[in-house]
Amino acid sequence: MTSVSPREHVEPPLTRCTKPRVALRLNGVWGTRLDWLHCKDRRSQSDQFRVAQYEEFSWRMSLSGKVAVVTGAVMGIGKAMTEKLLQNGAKVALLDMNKTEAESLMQTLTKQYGQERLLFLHCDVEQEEQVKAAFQKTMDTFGGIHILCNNAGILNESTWEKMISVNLVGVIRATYLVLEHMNKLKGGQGGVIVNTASLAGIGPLVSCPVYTASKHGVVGFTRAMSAASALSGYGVRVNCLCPGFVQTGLFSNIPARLGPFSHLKDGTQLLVEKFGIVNMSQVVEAFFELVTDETKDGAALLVFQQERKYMPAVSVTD
Ligand SMILES: NC(=O)c1ccc[n+]([C@@H]2O[C@H](COP(=O)([O-])OP(=O)(O)OC[C@H]3O[C@@H](n4cnc5c(N)ncnc54)[C@H](O)[C@@H]3O)[C@@H](O)[C@H]2O)c1
Ligand SMILES: CCCCC[C@H](O)/C=C/C=C\C=C\C=C\[C@@H](O)[C@@H](O)CCCC(=O)O
Repeated sequence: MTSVSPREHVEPPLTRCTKPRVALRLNGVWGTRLDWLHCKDRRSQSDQFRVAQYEEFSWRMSLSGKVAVVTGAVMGIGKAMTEKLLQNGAKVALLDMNKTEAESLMQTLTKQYGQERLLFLHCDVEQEEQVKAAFQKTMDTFGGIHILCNNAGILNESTWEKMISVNLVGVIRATYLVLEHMNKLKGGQGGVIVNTASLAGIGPLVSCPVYTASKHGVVGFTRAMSAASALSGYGVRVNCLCPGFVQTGLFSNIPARLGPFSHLKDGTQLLVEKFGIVNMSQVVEAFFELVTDETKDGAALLVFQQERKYMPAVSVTD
């Protein structure tokens, strides 16, 4: 049977019949949930082939049975990651500091996906004990952790030590703590970690030197941690996502975030105009590729307005 590549979209025929054999609830990979009746006695041969193809593709791509943890999960990119994971069948623990936003989001998500696949945990990634407790609660609730999305991040050059603490130290902390559960050498089932870096983790964002440093640190840590995991036999892939400018709360009121470099705001605006704004759907598709493509390990996936591409690793001996 011809396999469907992730980029081909095979729409199954919406077959309705009077004698449903099996009611299938397929969570489309593309975020649309298809409830349709699947009865074999009324479909044409070509329909049967296409449905079988779609079924195979859906189940192969589905994250059903997987448990994901997302930090910074209740707004922006983290919220979009959470929804993508839920659409594809995963159970998701949402970690965030914003209880108000979390309450509203959890109401919405519970209606759509049911409460059995959702868990919100108030957690500050700067606090070791809170992260440790959140991971343990996730293990106790869902029985495992297969996907960690280190997404929580801030931008404010005036509070640069905090920015390093959240954006870089928080990623390192959560990675080391999740390995206590995910690492095959410690009885874990292996898995994948996706760190949200930025294009500023690849090239300098002149008005944000410390933000740039934090994101360069995330890219470097990702690549080194990936190699360390592979060489140690942890069974854990580690990748980073490097989006361009995305319309979220972090991307609002930019001049106020530049601290001592607010005089460079015009240059930053020119860069925004040059790079454009990346649609959230593009960010999420790139994220999903890093989660599901098991050939991706130590990867830095750059997401531009019109394309996405992998940044080749630079070796000091090249
Ligand atoms: N928006 C962009 O242009 C852009 C581009 C590239 C990368 N990024 C990165 O994407 C990630 C998400 O950013 P966003 O744009 O969605 O921002 P956002 O402000 O919309 O969302 C960030 C989320 O993280 C949470 N958070 C902040 N500090 C936290 C902490 N200490 N512990 C737990 N949760 C915390 C916030 O409450 C919020 O829900 C960040 O790492 C950011 O650096 C953003
Ligand atoms: C002030 C908003 C900050 C948003 C932070 C977020 O992480 C988004 C970052 C998006 C883009 C960063 C781009 C960095 C580009 C640099 O490499 C720059 O030096 C490239 C210059 C390219 C050029 O001018 O041709």
